[in-house]
Amino acid sequence: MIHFYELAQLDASQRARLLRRAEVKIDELIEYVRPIVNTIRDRGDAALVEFMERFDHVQVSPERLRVSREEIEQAHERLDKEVYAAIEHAVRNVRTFHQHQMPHEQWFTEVAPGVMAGEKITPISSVGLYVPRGKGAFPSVMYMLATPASIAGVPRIVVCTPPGPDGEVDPASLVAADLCGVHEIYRVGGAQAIAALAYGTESIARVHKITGPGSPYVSAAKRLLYGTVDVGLPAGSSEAIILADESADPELIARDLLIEAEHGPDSSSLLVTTSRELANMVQELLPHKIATLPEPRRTFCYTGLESEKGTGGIVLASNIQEAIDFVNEYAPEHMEVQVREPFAILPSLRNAGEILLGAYAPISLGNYSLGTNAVLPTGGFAHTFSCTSVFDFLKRTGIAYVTEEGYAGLSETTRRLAEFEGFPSHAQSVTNRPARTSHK
Ligand SMILES: NC(=O)c1ccc[n+]([C@@H]2O[C@H](COP(=O)([O-])OP(=O)(O)OC[C@H]3O[C@@H](n4cnc5c(N)ncnc54)[C@H](O)[C@@H]3O)[C@@H](O)[C@H]2O)c1
Ligand SMILES: N[C@H](CO)Cc1c[nH]c[nH+]1
Ligand SMILES: [Zn+2]
Repeated sequence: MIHFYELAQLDASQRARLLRRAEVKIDELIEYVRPIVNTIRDRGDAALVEFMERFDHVQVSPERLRVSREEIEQAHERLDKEVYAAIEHAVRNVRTFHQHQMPHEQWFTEVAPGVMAGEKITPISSVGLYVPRGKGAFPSVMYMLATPASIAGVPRIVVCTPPGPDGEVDPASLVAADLCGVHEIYRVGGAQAIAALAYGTESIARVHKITGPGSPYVSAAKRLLYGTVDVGLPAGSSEAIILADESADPELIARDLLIEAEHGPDSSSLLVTTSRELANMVQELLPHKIATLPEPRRTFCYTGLESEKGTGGIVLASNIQEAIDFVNEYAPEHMEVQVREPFAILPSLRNAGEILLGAYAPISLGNYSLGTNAVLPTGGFAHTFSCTSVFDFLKRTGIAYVTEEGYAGLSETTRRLAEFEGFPSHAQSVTNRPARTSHK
C-alpha cells in the first residue's frame, strides 16, 4: 500500500519524519565515515586503493587512479552514437542556460561623489567534482557540474567518480567530461574520494572546493570536512514533490512520482495534492507501475513509497494554501507543479531547488536536457542553498577607488566610528591625511 498522509491529521512526529527524509541516515554515518577520512589524510594513495578494494571490490594500482588520455579517446570512439548525440544535445542546452547566467566580470557604482565601489569576479582556482556511480552511471551529473565550472573559467577542474565492477570509468561520463573541459579524472568514489580531494594524496593534488551529489557516505564525509575545504551545496539522496490539483492527469502524476523514487531506497518522492480523487487514483496506479520496473529500481520504488522505511508517498492537503505551506517547509530538491494555473501560485513557492511548471515539464527533462541544473540542494537545504550554477565556481571581491574629494566626504565619519569602537590606528589613518600622499 502506497503511503498516504492527510496533512491536517499528521501528528508532530509523523510530520517531522517526513520533513527529515534521508538526512537521518547521514547523521548516523558520521562516526562510521570518520576513520575513512582520517586514514586517507594519514596514508594517502595506499589507503585509497585499500578502501576501493573493500567498498568497490576492484583492484586499482595508484598509477591507474588517474584516467589516461588514451582511455578518454577510446570512450569517444566506442560510445554508442545515439547516446553520444544525446549528450551533445543536452550539453548544448545546459551550456546556453549557464552562459546566460554569467555575471559581468567587474562593476563599479559611484556611491557618493568621488567614491567608486564595486565588485570583481574571479573563478575559484581548483574544484573537485564528485560524480556518483553506486547505483548507476551519471554522465548527466558530469555535464551538470563541469559545464558551469568551465564557463566560470575554473583553471583546474578535477573529477572523482567510482569505477564500475570492471575497474573502468563509465565511458559516457568520460565523453561528457571531455566535452565540458574537465582537466583531470580519477577513478575513486565514496567518502575516500572526498577526503582525497580535501587533503590531497600522492596522486591527487588537493582542491579548494568540492561539489557534486552522492550517497550518504559522500554526504557524511563532506560534513566532516567542512572547515578543511569548501564542500559546496548539500546534494544527497534524490527527492521530489509533485504539487497537483484536480486538473492533473493521474497517469502522468503516477509516472512522474517514480522519477526520483527510482534513484535509491532512500529517495523521497511525494505527491502533495488538494484532490482526494486524484490521490486515490494515483494510489491505485502506482503499485502496478512499480511492479513492471526492472530490479533494482522496483525495490527502490517499493522501499521509498510502500515499505515501513520509506519517506515517499501521497500527502493530501485540505486546501492549496495548506499544500503550499507544507511544500515551502519541506523545501524539496525538485518540484513539479501541475495545477490549473501554475504561474498564479509561482510567487508563493519560496523553497525548492527547481520548480518545473505544467504537464510538459517532467522532472526528467530537468534532470537531463532542458538546460537548468539538476544538481540541487536536498534534505531541506533549499531553504538557504541555491541550484548549482556558475556562482558555485566564482567568487566576488569588493573593489573601490576614492578620489581626494571622495576621501574628504568620508574621513570624519570613519574617524568618529573608529574612535567609538576603540581603534586608534584606524582613526589615525583618517586624521590629517596629507592632500597628496607619496611613498617617496
Ligand atoms: N542531488 C543530486 O543532484 C543527485 C544527482 C544524482 C544522484 N543523486 C543521489 O546521489 C546518490 C548516489 O549514490 P550512489 O550510491 O549511486 O553513488 P556514490 O558514488 O555516491 O556511492 C558509491 C560509493 O560509495 C562507497 N561505498 C559503498 N558501500 C560502502 C560502505 N559500506 N561503506 C563505505 N563506503 C561505501 C563506494 O566507495 C562507492 O564508490 C543517490 O542517493 C542519488 O539519489 C543526487
Ligand atoms: N535526479 C538527480 C538529482 O537528484 C539527477 C539525475 C541524473 N540522472 C538521473 N537523475
Ligand atoms: Zn533523477
